[in-house]
Amino acid sequence: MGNHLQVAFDQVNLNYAGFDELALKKLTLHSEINKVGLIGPSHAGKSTLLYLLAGVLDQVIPTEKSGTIALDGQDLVNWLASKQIGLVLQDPASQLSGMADTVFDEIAFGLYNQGLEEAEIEKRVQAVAQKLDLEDFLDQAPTALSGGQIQRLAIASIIALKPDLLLLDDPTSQMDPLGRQHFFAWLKESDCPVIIASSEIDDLAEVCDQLWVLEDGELQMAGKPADIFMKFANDQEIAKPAAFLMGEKMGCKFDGHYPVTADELMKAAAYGNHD
Ligand SMILES: Nc1ncnc2c1ncn2[C@@H]1O[C@H](COP(=O)(O)OP(=O)(O)OP(=O)(O)O)[C@@H](O)[C@H]1O
Repeated sequence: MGNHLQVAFDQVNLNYAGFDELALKKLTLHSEINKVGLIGPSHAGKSTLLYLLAGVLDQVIPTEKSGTIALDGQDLVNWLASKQIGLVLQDPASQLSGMADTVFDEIAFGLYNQGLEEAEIEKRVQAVAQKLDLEDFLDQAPTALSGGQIQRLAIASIIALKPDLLLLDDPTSQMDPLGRQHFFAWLKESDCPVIIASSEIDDLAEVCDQLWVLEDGELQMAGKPADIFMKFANDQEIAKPAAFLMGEKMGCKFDGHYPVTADELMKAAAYGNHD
């Protein structure tokens, strides 16, 4: 479902200036993506990869890199010049404009900068506020929001711009369980290509059609969630969805693998094959 994007990484190495150790090592991957979940332990290189794709690294932190990255067949730099990328940072408060008195104005900020008409701005703000449960807060000051609400505001401000690729770095870390549920339900329905780094493994398994596993700067595997979790079944560094662990304990499989979603678990328990 949704729009797809061709990504091609070839032998991408990256280190932060002044640090010898590579944060990304020989990253090579050609894939058509829609919803990608980036997983792996701390310091694996997930944020680095997102920042690299967003084209922000050298603007903020100097790095040395080699290799090539292309999106839809175009070199990343050229692609970024003509397309809109949406990056939501790990610390969402740091990306608010700081100039808006209300949540409405914060979401509208980037739209005013794009020179959109008042009516279009009103329409887009209302639409994203509704998607991310922010309608009741539109007149409030951004500073009055909780951490989870600020995360939703940062996401709303980015998606209002209708990006061609959305990059999300741990976007639900401060949300309460209900906020997180709503967010992932929205993400599942969204048709924008997305790469999301998150430790919410159950939600990623529900939403993503692909997972990329990074460990120590290296891409260990890219593939469907079920294939990934079967491959890393015994790897303690890679968290598994609850459905997978239950299926494993019960010894029941869905379509030849342990279930990775609640729906697959129900089907596996009802009429799946058993170990
Ligand atoms: N600004 C920086 N300067 C130097 N090294 C950095 C910088 N940012 C990250 N690194 C290093 O790059 C490597 C990858 O870090 P990165 O933050 O991309 O990992 P991550 O998988 O996103 O981790 P986490 O899950 O903890 O956010 C780590 O070894 C980290 O110490």
